[in-house]
Amino acid sequence: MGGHAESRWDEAPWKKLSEEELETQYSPSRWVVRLGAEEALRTFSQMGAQATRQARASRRSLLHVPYGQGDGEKLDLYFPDGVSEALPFFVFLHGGYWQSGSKDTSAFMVDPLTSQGVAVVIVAYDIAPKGTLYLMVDQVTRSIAFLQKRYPSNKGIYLCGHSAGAHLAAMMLLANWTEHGVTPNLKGLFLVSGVYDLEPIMHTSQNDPLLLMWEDTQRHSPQLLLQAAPKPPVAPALPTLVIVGQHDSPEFQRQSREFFQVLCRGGWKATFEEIPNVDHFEIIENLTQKGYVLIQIILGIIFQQS
Ligand SMILES: N[C@@H](CC(=O)c1ccccc1NC=O)C(=O)O
Repeated sequence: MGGHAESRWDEAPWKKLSEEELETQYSPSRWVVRLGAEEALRTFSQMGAQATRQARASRRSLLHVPYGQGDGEKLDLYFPDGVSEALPFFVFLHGGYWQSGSKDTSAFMVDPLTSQGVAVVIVAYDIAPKGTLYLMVDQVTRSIAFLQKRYPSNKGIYLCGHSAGAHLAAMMLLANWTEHGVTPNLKGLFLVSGVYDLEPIMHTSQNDPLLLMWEDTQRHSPQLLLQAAPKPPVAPALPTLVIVGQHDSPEFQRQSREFFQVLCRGGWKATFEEIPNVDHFEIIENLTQKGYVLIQIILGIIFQQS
């Protein structure tokens, strides 16, 4: 058997951490040095709300568009100037450990992307305790199938997720699109400060509303699923960028690095970027700014390939 030492369950590095240390490693706000933990979370959601208000006031948009029957199955679209639907679509999945956050506080990147001709889509999904991980993954899958059907002339769907949203985005590498009657024109994946192995989360207070059991963590961890997959289940050419902040916690950095390694070993077209001078929240907050290195990276990928 060709198991890699670092992937053996009994050698997972997080298992050597105390319960208290694990809690700290998986509390991103505690790693913010510019602000206290609570203020960091408040600032993040205030900046997201402000950017969303501004996007809705300044851009042509379609708000609360249903992509399914459920109350929570809505998305917001923000368009560049002009009437063409032959656009690249940048789809964002917010974070918040699958239990907080909303599309109404997550439209950070609308101005810098729409001003360059990219449509931005912010997807809502049913967070816990209403939603289970199984439902959230299904909702995200359906939201992308919906977009492809509604905008068949799109110039590419670029999916980006932050933190828990990066987990949901990564799960799209395993999606069965034939079940949804459409193959989306997915051209890029941006995974920002994500969690790809859910087992450590089960041992923290983040699990209180999630109620993940061991079996759930195995079933919903792209790290484990892709490690076990004999071949990339969908087109391995899909460029996947694994991105982490310099000031993300060591466990978040390890999760990103190890997921990148699994993608490489599986033959995926993956790259890894550490964004300097940003923590878990600044890495997204700065997407409101045109000159931010991550905006430049995103636009570079979108426009080099269309
Ligand atoms: N209670 C968490 C909140 C959190 O992790 C978070 C908040 C907003 C957006 C993303 C987050 N992290 C993962 O999804 C913390 O301690 O930072």
